[in-house]
Amino acid sequence: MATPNSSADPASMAAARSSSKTAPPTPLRDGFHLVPSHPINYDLNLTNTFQDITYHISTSDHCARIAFNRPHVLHAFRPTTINEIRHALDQAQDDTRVSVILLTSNIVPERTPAFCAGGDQTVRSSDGGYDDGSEAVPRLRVLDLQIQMRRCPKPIVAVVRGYAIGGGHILHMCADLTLAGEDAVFGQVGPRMGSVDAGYGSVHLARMVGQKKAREIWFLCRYYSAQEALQMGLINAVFKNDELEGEVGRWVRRMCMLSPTALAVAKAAINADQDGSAGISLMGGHITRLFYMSDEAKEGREAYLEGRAPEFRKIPQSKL
Ligand SMILES: CC(C)(COP(=O)(O)OP(=O)(O)OC[C@H]1O[C@@H](n2cnc3c(N)ncnc32)[C@H](O)[C@@H]1OP(=O)(O)O)[C@@H](O)C(=O)NCCC(=O)NCCSC(=O)CCC(=O)c1ccccc1C(=O)O
Repeated sequence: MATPNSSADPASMAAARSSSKTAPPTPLRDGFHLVPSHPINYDLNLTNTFQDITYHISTSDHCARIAFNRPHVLHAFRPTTINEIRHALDQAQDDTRVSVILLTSNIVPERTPAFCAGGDQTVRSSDGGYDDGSEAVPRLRVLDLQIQMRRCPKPIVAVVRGYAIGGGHILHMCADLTLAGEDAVFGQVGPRMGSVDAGYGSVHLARMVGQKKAREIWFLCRYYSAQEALQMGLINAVFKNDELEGEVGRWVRRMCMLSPTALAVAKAAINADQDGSAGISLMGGHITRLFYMSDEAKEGREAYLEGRAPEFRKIPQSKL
């Protein structure tokens, strides 16, 4: 029996092994149904000086939770919001207590549920970006956040309740996985109000849902239910609203049990297909970091520091 508040879950991983040599094949051998599905307990509040987001960590479930915290505008983002998320994401990426990162929103009873209603139109500048007075020049900082999410080696999960619209919709798409409550609503609105994302918001969308559907989403600016989003491959799963947090816990705990390096490499490989030289460069960086840990690379460094020729032949063969 797994201990509550712990991601240690030998039962679900052990399900892959059986003493029987004749057991019938079944998908249940992945053990996923055995992973505990209680909500994650966040024991560290690192919100600190953040204004527009909250930032928590669960040390038992090895998970960071970054949440939009502007419910009065359905979590529409301004530059401050985006820069705070970038800062929190940096922290989570380098925090060895964290294996999985959630991007979500704080749902409050007095406001319509929303993940994020996109860029805050009250601070949209006529000078090519968004300007809330926190930066010298108006920028589209959200584009930097999208790239940061793609390059982060840890899995990022968007947990969506309510509206995920415009730039908010694109952020859930840039997450590695999206888990939604049954009240989630997805859509692009740029062409209704003089905006467009010609980057991931278009290209990545088309890869996910197909060319025709991506054009429909942008050309008609319709909204889609969580079930419709699931059918078109835009999200991974839909749960009843009151079961969502527990199921998020289950998905997080399963990822925490798996090899973090394997997950990082899988993420980099899937993204490299779309991210061109930048994607290959990230994969190359992963390889170089692993290579630096080898005796062969260490010999090169030691020889340089000792002012001698490297003796690579004493390490018999390449790792490849
Ligand atoms: C989502 C709605 C349909 C929900 O409608 P409803 O439930 O009736 O709620 P409202 O009463 O409309 O909203 C409550 C409250 O929130 C305020 N609000 C909502 N959205 C925004 C917003 N985006 N900006 C500012 N304020 C917002 C609303 O005014 C209300 O305030 P009150 O004071 O209570 O009146 C509906 O809310 C809706 O349609 N919202 C607008 C959606 C929208 O237009 N979003 C912007 C899309 S464009 C974008 O996101 C671009 C972002 C970007 O930076 C970018 C630019 C270029 C390239 C790429 C990107 C990128 O993001 O990648």
